Amino acid sequence: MARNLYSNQRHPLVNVSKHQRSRCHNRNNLQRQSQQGGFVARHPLFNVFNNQRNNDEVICEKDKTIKEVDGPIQSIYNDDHGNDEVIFEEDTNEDEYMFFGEDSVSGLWVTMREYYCYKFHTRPNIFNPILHGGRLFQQFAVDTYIKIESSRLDYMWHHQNKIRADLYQGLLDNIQAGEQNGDAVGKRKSFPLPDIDKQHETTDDIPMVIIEETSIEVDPEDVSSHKNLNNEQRKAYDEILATVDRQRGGILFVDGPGGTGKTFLYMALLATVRGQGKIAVATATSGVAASIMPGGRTAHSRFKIPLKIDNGAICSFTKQSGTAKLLQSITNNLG
Ligand SMILES: Nc1ncnc2c1ncn2[C@@H]1O[C@H](COP(=O)(O)OP(=O)(O)OP(=O)(O)O)[C@@H](O)[C@H]1O
Repeated sequence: MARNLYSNQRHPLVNVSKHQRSRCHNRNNLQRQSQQGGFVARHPLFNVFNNQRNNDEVICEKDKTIKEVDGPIQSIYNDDHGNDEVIFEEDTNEDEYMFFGEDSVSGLWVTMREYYCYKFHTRPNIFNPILHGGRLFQQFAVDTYIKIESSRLDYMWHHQNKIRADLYQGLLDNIQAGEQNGDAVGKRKSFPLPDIDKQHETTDDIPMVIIEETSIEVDPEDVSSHKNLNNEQRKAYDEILATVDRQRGGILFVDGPGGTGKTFLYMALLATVRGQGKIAVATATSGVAASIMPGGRTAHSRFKIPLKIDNGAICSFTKQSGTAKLLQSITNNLG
């Protein structure tokens, strides 16, 4: 019974047919029970509640009250106004009780959560002692939460089959559909791929990668930064630009301790070359380093370098690819 009382599930507490309903006149009995426990609250909407046989709570609806009792419930009760529409009967088979009225709104069950929601409600002109309990109220609220949560977990623990059945219902539906339409089972359904939009791939036969590189905005501050180069930077700057102007290619290696101005030099070079309308591809071995430079990319990304380098490894782009055309167009590659 306690299991049902605290469960968050709706339970049919008792089955009482119409003809079994009796009009209740046992006012004395209810008063006696009420005296044992005392009045808790009044509310016109409350109409159903359950109870354990030998202790604690009896809820009565039509008299608009909830009453707590200490003793066992022995028989049919009525409200303390003698209202004959309230019925409470014992179901000897289920060993549980039910209260309901003929104008019952919410049906024959309330969940534990609903019950405690009701208890915590503030109602105009009705004093609810629970809400004025201070620390006791806090303790009550915590206890209530624990009860409800325990009940929920308890339900899940004891209803695994039902829960799993719900969870896998979609799977069962599919299996059943397969049984009814067997020829579709195991067959792959192919959806057509969308047409490739080549609009952005090239513009007037100029590869997109070249358009991207030539569209990099040059920061005016970087353009003028070459004026601030120190002697060593200036030396490297002049040497590199002379190599570019000769158009004969070459490999130059700039090195120096951290913070000595290598990146500053690169920025000045990139700005100068790009400012002349030429292509300078900025690459680095790491994404972080590449992100410092305008238009910077990792070398692996830009040149399609395979991650695994072994004998015969080559960059994975063709002669006709945009990357190949970009490399042919490069004036200066900084990396
Ligand atoms: N000629 C310069 N004039 C003014 N500031 C400079 C100059 N050279 C470098 N700096 C400044 O010095 C700082 C370090 O320079 P930078 O980041 O280029 O060094 P780095 O050699 O690239 O460092 P790291 O190797 O750690 O990446 C930056 O704030 C940069 O602006």
